[in-house]
Amino acid sequence: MAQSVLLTGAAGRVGDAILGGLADDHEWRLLDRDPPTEDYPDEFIVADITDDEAVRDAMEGIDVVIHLAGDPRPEAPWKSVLNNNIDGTQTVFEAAVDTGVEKVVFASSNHAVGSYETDERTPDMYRSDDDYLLDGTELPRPSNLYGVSKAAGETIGRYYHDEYDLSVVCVRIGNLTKGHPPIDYERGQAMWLSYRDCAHLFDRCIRADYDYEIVYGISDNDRKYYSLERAREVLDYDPRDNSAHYDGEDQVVPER
Ligand SMILES: NC(=O)C1=CN([C@@H]2O[C@H](COP(=O)(O)OP(=O)(O)OC[C@H]3O[C@@H](n4cnc5c(N)ncnc54)[C@H](O)[C@@H]3O)[C@@H](O)[C@H]2O)C=CC1
Ligand SMILES: O=C1O[C@H](COP(=O)(O)O)[C@@H](O)[C@H](O)[C@H]1O
Repeated sequence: MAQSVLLTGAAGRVGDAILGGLADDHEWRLLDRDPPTEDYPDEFIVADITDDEAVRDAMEGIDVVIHLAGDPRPEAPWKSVLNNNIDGTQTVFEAAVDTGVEKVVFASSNHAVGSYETDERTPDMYRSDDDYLLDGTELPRPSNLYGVSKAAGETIGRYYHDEYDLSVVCVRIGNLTKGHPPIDYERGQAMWLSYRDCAHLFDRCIRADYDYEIVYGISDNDRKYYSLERAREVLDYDPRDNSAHYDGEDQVVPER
């Protein structure tokens, strides 16, 4: 069944992947602080996610919020992640509870757990013959202040789930690139998320039933060091892409 979905950060890369795959599948309301530079068929609200009144208004009649808006730079300074990623995320969760939203899907990041990639484990853990696997039950170990802000967002979600019974899924997104996996970048190939799998994963987050979950958002890469088990089990995520099927920009193994 189609749901009414508010997509924050809609004008960005992840928003592009989601709308590219799911434009006709749900009733979308889009929000971004930057005015649209292209034509969107859906309602587009220009607002900052730290503006609580604007965010609450944007959630009227909404079933599900996909919260992408924020500073995505691993090197982002504290001031920016504090404002956009932590304060903004708390504003989004608070408004969701106030307006009766059922589910919030939070765009977390691989950088919330980046410090598991120690000198001793790398680069072996990026390779398919290594069995090191994070499964989402481990504590955050951020590798930068951006990762700290994503770990904070996951905890904010936990609070709003436990205290207000909001359904929350935090997706620790890997490395989204269009068309093919990153080239000459083992870490990026291990955590590649294709556009097609990204759209499918967020569709499952919209449709599935859950309480509070942390899942990894990557394609079914041979190299992976993030488990897909929880995403498969709880969300019925069934990724179709695999970075090992690419030789540079070319797909050398046909898709299934
Ligand atoms: N692209 C990737 O591979 C990954 C992305 N993520 C997360 O996914 C989310 C989306 O990332 P991308 O699409 O790559 O970034 P992006 O920079 O392409 O898009 C982010 C969008 O959010 C908007 N935005 C930023 N701050 C805002 C604010 N205060 N109020 C309203 N809108 C605001 C920007 O205008 C932009 O359109 C981010 O939260 C990022 O941390 C996490 C892991 C990997
Ligand atoms: O969280 C994010 O992670 C991806 C991958 O990280 P990288 O350090 O391997 O590039 C990054 O591209 C994206 O901008 C960021 O939001």
